[in-house]
Amino acid sequence: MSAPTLNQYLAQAQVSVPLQHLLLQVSVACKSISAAIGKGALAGILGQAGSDNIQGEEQKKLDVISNDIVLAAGVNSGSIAGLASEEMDDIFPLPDGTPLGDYLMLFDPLDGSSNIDVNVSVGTIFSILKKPLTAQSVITTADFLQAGSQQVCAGYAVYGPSTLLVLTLGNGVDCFTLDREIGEFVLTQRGMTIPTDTKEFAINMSNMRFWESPVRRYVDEMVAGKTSVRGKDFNMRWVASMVADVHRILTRGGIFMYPYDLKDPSKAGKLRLMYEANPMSFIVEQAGGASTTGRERILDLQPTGLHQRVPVILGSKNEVDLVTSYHHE
Ligand SMILES: O=P(O)(O)OC[C@H]1O[C@](O)(COP(=O)(O)O)[C@@H](O)[C@@H]1O
Ligand SMILES: [Mg+2]
Ligand SMILES: [Mg+2]
Repeated sequence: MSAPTLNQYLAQAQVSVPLQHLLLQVSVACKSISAAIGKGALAGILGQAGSDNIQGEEQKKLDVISNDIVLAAGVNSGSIAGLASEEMDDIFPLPDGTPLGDYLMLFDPLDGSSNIDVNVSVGTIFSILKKPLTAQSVITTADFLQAGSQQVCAGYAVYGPSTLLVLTLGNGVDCFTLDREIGEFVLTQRGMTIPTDTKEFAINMSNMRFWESPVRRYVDEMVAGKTSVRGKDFNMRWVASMVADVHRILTRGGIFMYPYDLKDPSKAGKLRLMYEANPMSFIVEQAGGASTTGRERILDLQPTGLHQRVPVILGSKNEVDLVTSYHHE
């Protein structure tokens, strides 16, 4: 029998029909973004949008286009009670007449923005929560501020040589590949697992002088390799698209770090808890890996704001445990 399409997979999965509708709409959004990225300069979608987002980062045209596409997917699903995006200051007001569904979705419409114009892999990340029982008819920001452990689903698309959709419904991690000839995501890997040990690390080394001592010690030991207490040599990779770095780790193991640093001590980290850290941590844990801030499990954090930033250390369990133990010494 041939591998199931996403549609067939969801029909067999133990998920509610509204969640199936939402995920199918998200997959359609990812196909649209993939098509736009594939056209690139031909469609005039490269370059700056001429605006900044709430984090003070310059928006690319593709950040804005992707944001609109994912918002429309959420609204069209009929399953959504609320939407929030890395690219928008506040939660998105659903258009009048939109039926109020049971789910909240938070997303990073285009991850790895600095790679758009240089034709390197970028992606889309999403996190789905249940509307809290205490929610009123008008959804508020507070309804979104749930710990990552409450997620019912998380996923990402990576727009690389192939377009992939990686998904967890809380029961392992499965990977779908977009078959461009039939326009469908087809299941290509069930039960992705991250090896417990690794010889590969990912960190932006240009921030080294700003790191705290536990991260510096951990990376120093890996760089010293066989001549250090580690007794083995390590390799380094840094794509600067979290989706691509995390996907490599899901495929062959590794550790990814965007730790707290003293470059701007007022920022708790670079990556965003609600749009990046929580969904990726859910996926990584479901694949047998670990994810912490260096001090705490990310999925246990009680969010305090939609655009909150956190340090992120995730991937192969033994390595995440080691660097986390250095923070506790
Ligand atoms: O350019 P830096 O500092 O290495 O940061 C790279 C990181 O920033 C990000 O690009 C942030 O994501 P956005 O592109 O969504 O803002 C991550 O994907 C990546 O891991
Ligand atoms: Mg991002
Ligand atoms: Mg982004």
